[in-house]
Amino acid sequence: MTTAKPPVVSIRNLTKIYGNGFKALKGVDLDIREGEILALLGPNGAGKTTMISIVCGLVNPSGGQVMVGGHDVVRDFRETRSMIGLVPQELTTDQFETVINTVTFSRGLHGKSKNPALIEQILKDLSLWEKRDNMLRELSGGMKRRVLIAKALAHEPRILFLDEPTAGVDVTLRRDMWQVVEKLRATGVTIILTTHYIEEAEEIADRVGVINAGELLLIEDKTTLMKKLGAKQLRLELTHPLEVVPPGLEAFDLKLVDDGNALVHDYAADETHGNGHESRIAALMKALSAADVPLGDISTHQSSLEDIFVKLIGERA
Ligand SMILES: Nc1ncnc2c1ncn2[C@@H]1O[C@H](COP(=O)(O)OP(=O)(O)OP(=O)(O)O)[C@@H](O)[C@H]1O
Repeated sequence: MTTAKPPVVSIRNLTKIYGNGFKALKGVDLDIREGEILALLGPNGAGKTTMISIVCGLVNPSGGQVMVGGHDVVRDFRETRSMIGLVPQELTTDQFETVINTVTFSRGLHGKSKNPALIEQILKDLSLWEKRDNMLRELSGGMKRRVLIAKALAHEPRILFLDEPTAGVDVTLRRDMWQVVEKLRATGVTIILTTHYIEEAEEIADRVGVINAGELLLIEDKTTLMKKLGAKQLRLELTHPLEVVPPGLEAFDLKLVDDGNALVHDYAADETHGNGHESRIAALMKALSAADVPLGDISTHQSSLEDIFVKLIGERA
């Protein structure tokens, strides 16, 4: 008999009403699986930071419950907080402290014994070793972001939250960051990131959640999501433009685009798995040839997570 592993983070009916009466979370349910990379997408103000802050014990929930590793985040704050690493959007640490002291201190804060070799490794992984004796105020913006990551990793968390980690960072930092993420994933660390960059979620996440206006609209395996909601398009370039779709092709749902220079045919991405799709495309090709359509290049395009996201949020707007 196999028993499913309990979720590492379990969020039930979570609500947050801020002091001014604003409802930032309206009853969110979410289970986060041990070892997964979960990307939370959502427009500005959706409630992503609020949710993360509650899980990390920095903001009090108004209702509902959050369990981390089997402990309640409000009642057992110290236990849950020490399991979590948080990379926030901004650095709030003492600017006159050195890099190495900041990171070493962060480990001590969680009651972990000193481990200079680990701190050295973390600083090296994040290309901060050369800067270890510099004060934070002497660092560039990108290096400060690296310090935030190093701080979050210093106490060897089981769960890592990255709140918009790549907003405004350069290519090198982005690459270093994903290398660190891959290394952590390999050791079984659970990673949750919020992002506006959908291609980022598409690249690295196992599952994708979409939050909008305080509600979790969906949570799905990335590949399933893209299959389910993704649309495909077959595009047929024409060697000379047409004014109308030629007769005999009415059955194929074709549209003339680009001033009559191309024909497109839209279909659902998951249709490609049946024979129906293949025989329909074969029939279409035959009909095109019979109708003497001046065919040039043929290409297909699959909608990205971005197209799916825009469609989903748009439907709710
Ligand atoms: N302390 C606060 N008091 C009142 N309202 C707040 C407070 N903090 C956040 N909010 C509001 O709650 C909503 C959710 O904010 P939150 O920061 O969680 O969103 P987000 O999804 O992280 O957005 P972003 O992508 O812009 O960071 C916003 O409308 C915000 O203005």
